[in-house]
Amino acid sequence: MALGKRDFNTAFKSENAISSTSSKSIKLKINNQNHQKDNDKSKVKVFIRVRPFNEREQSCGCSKILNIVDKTSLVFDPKVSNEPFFYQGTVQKGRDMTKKVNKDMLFEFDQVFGEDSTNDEVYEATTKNMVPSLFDGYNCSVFAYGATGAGKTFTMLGTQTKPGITYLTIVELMRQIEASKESLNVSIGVSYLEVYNEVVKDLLHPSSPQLQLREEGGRVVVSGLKVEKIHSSEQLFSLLEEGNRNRSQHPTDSNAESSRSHAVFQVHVRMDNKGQVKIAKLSMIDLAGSERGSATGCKGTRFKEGSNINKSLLALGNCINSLADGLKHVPYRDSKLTRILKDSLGGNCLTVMIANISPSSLSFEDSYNTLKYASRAKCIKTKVTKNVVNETRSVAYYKKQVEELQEKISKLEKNVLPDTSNWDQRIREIMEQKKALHRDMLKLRSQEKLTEWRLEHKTAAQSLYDSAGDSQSLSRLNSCITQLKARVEGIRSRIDELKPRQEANHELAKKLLADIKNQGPLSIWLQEKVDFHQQQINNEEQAQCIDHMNTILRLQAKQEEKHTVAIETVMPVLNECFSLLRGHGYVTNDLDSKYEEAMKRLDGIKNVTWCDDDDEVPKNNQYLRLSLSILNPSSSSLAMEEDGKSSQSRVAIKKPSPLQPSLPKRLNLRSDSGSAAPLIKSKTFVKSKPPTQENVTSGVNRVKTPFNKVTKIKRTPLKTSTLENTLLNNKSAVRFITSLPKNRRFVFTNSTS
Ligand SMILES: Nc1ncnc2c1ncn2[C@@H]1O[C@H](COP(=O)(O)OP(=O)(O)OP(=O)(O)O)[C@@H](O)[C@H]1O
Repeated sequence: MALGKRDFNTAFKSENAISSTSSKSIKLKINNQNHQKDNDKSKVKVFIRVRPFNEREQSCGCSKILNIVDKTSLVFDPKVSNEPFFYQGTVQKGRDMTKKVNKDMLFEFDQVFGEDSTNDEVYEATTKNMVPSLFDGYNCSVFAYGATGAGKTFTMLGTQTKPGITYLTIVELMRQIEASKESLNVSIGVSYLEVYNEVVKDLLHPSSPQLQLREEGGRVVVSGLKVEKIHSSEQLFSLLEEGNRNRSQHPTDSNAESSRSHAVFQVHVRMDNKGQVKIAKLSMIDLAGSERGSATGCKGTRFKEGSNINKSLLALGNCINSLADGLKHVPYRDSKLTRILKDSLGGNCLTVMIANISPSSLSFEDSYNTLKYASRAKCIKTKVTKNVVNETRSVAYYKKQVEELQEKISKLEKNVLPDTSNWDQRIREIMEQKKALHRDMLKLRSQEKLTEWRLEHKTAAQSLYDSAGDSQSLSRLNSCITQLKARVEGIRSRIDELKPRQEANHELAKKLLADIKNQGPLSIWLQEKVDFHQQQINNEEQAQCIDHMNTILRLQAKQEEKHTVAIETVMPVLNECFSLLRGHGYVTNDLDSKYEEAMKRLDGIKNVTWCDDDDEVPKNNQYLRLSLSILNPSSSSLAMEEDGKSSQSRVAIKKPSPLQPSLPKRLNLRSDSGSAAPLIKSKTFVKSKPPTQENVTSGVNRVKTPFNKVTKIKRTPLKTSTLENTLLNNKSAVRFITSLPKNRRFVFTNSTS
């Protein structure tokens, strides 16, 4: 689609153009020599460059359509004076006054460069000042606009002998980087793209697929555009040249080397000054030239190119108008070019526009449009801020730091405290199994002992019934004994079944402890976990043992009571019978001596028999047998050794874990029958009553034999020392004490070994 004059007139309003010769003419003095930063707003700086007449224009004898008044202003289409007008020594033809009235419009810009200006001069006035701004962290843009053949590429790129402002700016940039390399760590990268027929291409990677634009936080990002890191100015120039070679260029009637695309060359600069980072971008844009199809004589592909160029430039004009009017909505999305230039025009950027025009009447419309367009652009204000990233304050910086530190911590944790969840599970499984098996075993052992105890009593009663000749009771007793024996067998077989399972668990626990030992610093931690479970097992065992002993003592007390009642009932009857027999003279000498002996025995029962008076400890001491703790010593954390000869018993208390109460490391319980410590006899004949928990745990009360009276003995000489208290307060030790032979006196000694 070719655009005509009307289209451009719509795009660029002419309010800013003022008649130069009218007495009413006013010169707009816009002081924007430098980027005016008022409230962070910066006006777009606009420069006009007039190129010399080219051969074609000269040969056709075209007239000059503008006069440069001074450094900043020009008059477009000035009134023709009657005096002949000379150009390069030749009298120029005057305009046909009958056809058109001269516009005679004064335009004012930041600077106007005449036909004789050089690229150096343009650079000095336009982009040279951008370099320090870049170093301050401001984004900068320079773009060249103009009709085809107006001199845009000449201004931006120049020739071998007359390098353009892009080269000159880069040279200055590299020079300043070199100068500040002591204090600044600068890294630069470049990208180069073109928009050709609304397709965005990476000029440094021409084989890569077309690039897509996307919005990111209000900014337009060219997705997939590669930024090449630059280490030298040579590398930078070679990339620029390479990109230029890849640019779409085709000859038109107006320009033998016409650029048919909009080219955007960007230099990305990152400056690091001891943690304070500035990031800035210099964009150098060589736009394709607007053209009139009729003027350029384009057809086919060239015509399509021209249409797209005009379309995008029209969109650019609309954006500039909206921006100049301060409108909220700016139609950036109308073309890819305007989307790419969004940042340069209305974003955070110091922008310079160089409008190139031809002085020839042949390009009258184009030059007029360009001037109007440039004039509107002067009103645009961009919002500029320094792209300073204070890394000590940046949220993103801290976020990254936190992420990195978290990663480090998790790595360190893995080294110092590796994931112990597997260990936890293994320890728990083994120790819980141990606990359950131990609990079952103690239960069975308790049942076994109690049943054995009952069996013992029933067997003892057998001879009594036998001698009494009570065959009926004897047969009932025998069947009860048979049942009890069967029950004991049943319990024992269950114990036998449990044993292999306990052994298997024991092996697992052994392996676990061995594995834990090899875990270096972790082993202490894991061992504590095992100890914690072991402590639970010990506690449970102690509770079970106390329950068991209470049951035994209750049963014994019941038994004793029965016997006491029996003796108390029989004694008066026996005395009476014997008196009657003696009265009737039936008592023989033998019977009399037997009766005397029986009476003596009964008297003996009334007296207390001292434990210490017994020389020998009964081998099958009932308490020792019935105690659960010594029946299954290996299952407990308390290991007990017995030394029969020296009558020394030792309880070694396992080294306490941090979770266990503090106890003396080892306590020796020594049977000391020969010591002078006297015991006070209690002559009171007390009625038996069930022992209390206190009685049991204090180890004071002693039940002697099943046929004796319950006799209370106070062990007063054994004053409770601190050590003793410690021992007595410990349930494990109490359990041990209650299981000791009843006829030995024990002295507690502390051993550090
Ligand atoms: N200021 C100048 N001094 C001398 N020669 C110039 C000047 N400006 C442009 N020319 C010459 O005019 C011709 C066209 O210029 P140029 O290619 O830069 O135009 P353009 O605006 O880039 O055109 P297009 O949009 O078609 O690419 C070139 O031969 C160039 O050398």
